[in-house]
Amino acid sequence: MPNEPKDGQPAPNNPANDQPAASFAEIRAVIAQWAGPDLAAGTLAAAREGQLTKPPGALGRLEEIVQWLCEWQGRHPPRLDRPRVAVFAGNHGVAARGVSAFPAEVTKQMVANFVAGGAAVNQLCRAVDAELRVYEMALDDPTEDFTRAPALSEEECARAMSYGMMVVEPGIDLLCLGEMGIANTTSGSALAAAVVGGTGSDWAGPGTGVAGSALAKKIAVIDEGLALHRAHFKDPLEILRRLGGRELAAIAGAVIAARLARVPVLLDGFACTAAAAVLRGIDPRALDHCMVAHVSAEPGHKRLLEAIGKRALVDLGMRLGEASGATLAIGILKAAVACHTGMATFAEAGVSGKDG
Ligand SMILES: O=C(O)c1ccc[n+]([C@@H]2O[C@H](COP(=O)([O-])O)[C@@H](O)[C@H]2O)c1
Ligand SMILES: Cc1cc2nc[nH]c2cc1C
Repeated sequence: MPNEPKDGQPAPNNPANDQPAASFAEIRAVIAQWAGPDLAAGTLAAAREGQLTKPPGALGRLEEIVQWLCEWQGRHPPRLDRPRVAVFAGNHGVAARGVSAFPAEVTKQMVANFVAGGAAVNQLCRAVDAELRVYEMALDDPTEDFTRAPALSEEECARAMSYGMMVVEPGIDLLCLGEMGIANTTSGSALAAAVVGGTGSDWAGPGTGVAGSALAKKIAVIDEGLALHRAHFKDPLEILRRLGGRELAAIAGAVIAARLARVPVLLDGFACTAAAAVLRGIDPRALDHCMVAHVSAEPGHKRLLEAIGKRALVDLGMRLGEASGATLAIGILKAAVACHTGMATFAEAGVSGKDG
């Protein structure tokens, strides 16, 4: 069984190729049928919120979080007993163009670090009591360099999306998505440009730390990819396969599966959000069951959030990836649920309401 955790640690696996592939047509058909929010559960949340011992709205976005959890879990009260953190790892052919400050082998080395429990995300999972799964996706078989050819074939992309769908297992009540992939801020920038518009210079940033002539090179590489694939930008899944990567396609698949299973999603940083944003081209409401946990210091992330109408929960200047921001935000969601479920009402506490 792939993905079985050992002693609470993530287990790697080498999937990507043994997963039955849904076709793009099947993926589109699933999206066409998915459900909207459970407004009745949201109404129950709002009714209780109004009775709790606080001025109306005084818990700010904690109240919004509870409402959102109820609507997308389809239940009141909301539950956060089993949050899952999924980190997908993939390698990118475009890394060979020198667009990252780190060599491509770091992707695999970091997966080993996740498994050994030594990465930031391991500590964050422990801090918020979340389970971590790491999904290693054919790391010895990088995608094509998107300046020369589509990064993935349709079959490879659909397979990676199907693989990502597997992370949504029965019993989980929140899904935090993140990625590990050297050069994937180049892919993320290209995806964002294809989805939102603009050029390499609008979207490229330092990623792991490129600057100066290396950043100029990264911008040029993104522009080359955009020029090569532009004729296909009308089709969101074509954008994903041409400019994305396995871990990014898996994130898009996981977002779809979570919607179907009524599991709310926390998105992490720039490349993660760019991968999910592709789905808005199929359904403008595709990310309604997703919150963006944090705004990354990667400058394209802020721009992308503005373009897709999402406000991140926190801004801590992080730019790590590996689901670190999403995992951190589990603590905020737990705090929101604790207030909603644990606070006394005005009647229970004998506190006068605002009208006496
Ligand atoms: O999450 C972000 O916004 C973020 C910003 C900068 C870098 N990263 C991480 O760094 C890697 C990509 O950076 P780069 O420079 O190799 O494109 C990848 O493993 C990401 O998880 C992540
Ligand atoms: C060391 C390192 C750790 C990471 N975690 C997520 N992306 C990363 C990129 C690098 C380079």
